[in-house]
Amino acid sequence: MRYLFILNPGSKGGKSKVKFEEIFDFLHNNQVKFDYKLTKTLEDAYTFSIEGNKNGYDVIVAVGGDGTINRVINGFYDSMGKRISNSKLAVIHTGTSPDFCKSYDLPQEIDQALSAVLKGKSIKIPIGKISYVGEYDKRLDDCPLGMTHGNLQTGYFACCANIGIGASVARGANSGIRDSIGDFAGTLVTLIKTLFSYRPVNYALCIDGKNLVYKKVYNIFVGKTTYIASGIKVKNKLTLREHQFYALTIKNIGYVNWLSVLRKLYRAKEFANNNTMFLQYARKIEVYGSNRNNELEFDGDPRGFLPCVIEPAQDPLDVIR
Ligand SMILES: Nc1ncnc2c1ncn2[C@@H]1O[C@H](COP(=O)(O)OP(=O)(O)OP(=O)(O)O)[C@@H](O)[C@H]1O
Repeated sequence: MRYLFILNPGSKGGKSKVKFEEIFDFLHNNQVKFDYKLTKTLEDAYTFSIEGNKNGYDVIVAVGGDGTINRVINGFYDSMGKRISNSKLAVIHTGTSPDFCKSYDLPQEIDQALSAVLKGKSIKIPIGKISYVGEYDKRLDDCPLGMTHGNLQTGYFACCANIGIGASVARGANSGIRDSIGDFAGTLVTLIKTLFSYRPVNYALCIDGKNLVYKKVYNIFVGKTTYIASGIKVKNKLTLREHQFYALTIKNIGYVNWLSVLRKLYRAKEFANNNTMFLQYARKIEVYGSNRNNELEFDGDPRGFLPCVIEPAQDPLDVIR
């Protein structure tokens, strides 16, 4: 077996480095031959993953947080949603909030995760494909994504994409506050601060071919799994093998019902659809361009702009569990 470890020494605010010794010791003690690459930026994780896939590694191991894991996943796919190799993904979480591991029930302890790598048993997980633009383009306001747009980008996500407040919250939460006051508190404080200054917008969407307008929207979670980020959860009925998404729209919230919405999200409580929280399921979700609140985020980092199209990638990912 050929293993490539892609390690991000900057995850968990730079504290993940100390875990690397433990990983290397385990591998040496078990006489495992492996190659490794240390990232300097998150984009390195993507580039190293593409190289690893092309160079025929059997297992590519992402070592870092959810941002690192996401970039490594992206390196498994071409722009059409097809896998570029037969490599398997493994994960050793050394980041801040292990939402990917919780979502797919992967071991979070380093020795257990490494034992799973050596056993090599994998599951297939369907991955979300998101097409979007890299920079805001005024000409696309109120328009769907033209697949020939000059700045068209394609990305992949395993947990959730967010349209609305998500990008601002992720940027704030990733700016260091989680390292100083903790993951849960840092994200919650950022979320509440962002909510105070956020002005909701109307989004035009096309969901499985049906055109809709959702008014006064704060966020649309388009997800596959329950765990979104740092304690935020979306209770849904999808199994991990489904090629569908849930779309949870949070809209029309005022000071009175913020608390109830936040409580439902943090406690993963089931709810009946109402004027503020609307959950539906779909295979293809398009959100049109908007002149405000047009940034989007997926798997925990701000990544681009509306309009976007979200659909399943053609090939599932093999993940070691
Ligand atoms: N050498 C480096 N290589 C890659 N990213 C780095 C490096 N140094 C600092 N970073 C920063 O690390 C962060 C990404 O870390 P990652 O998402 O993997 O972990 P995390 O944020 O601690 O955990 P989680 O996403 O699970 O909450 C990015 O903000 C990135 O800019």
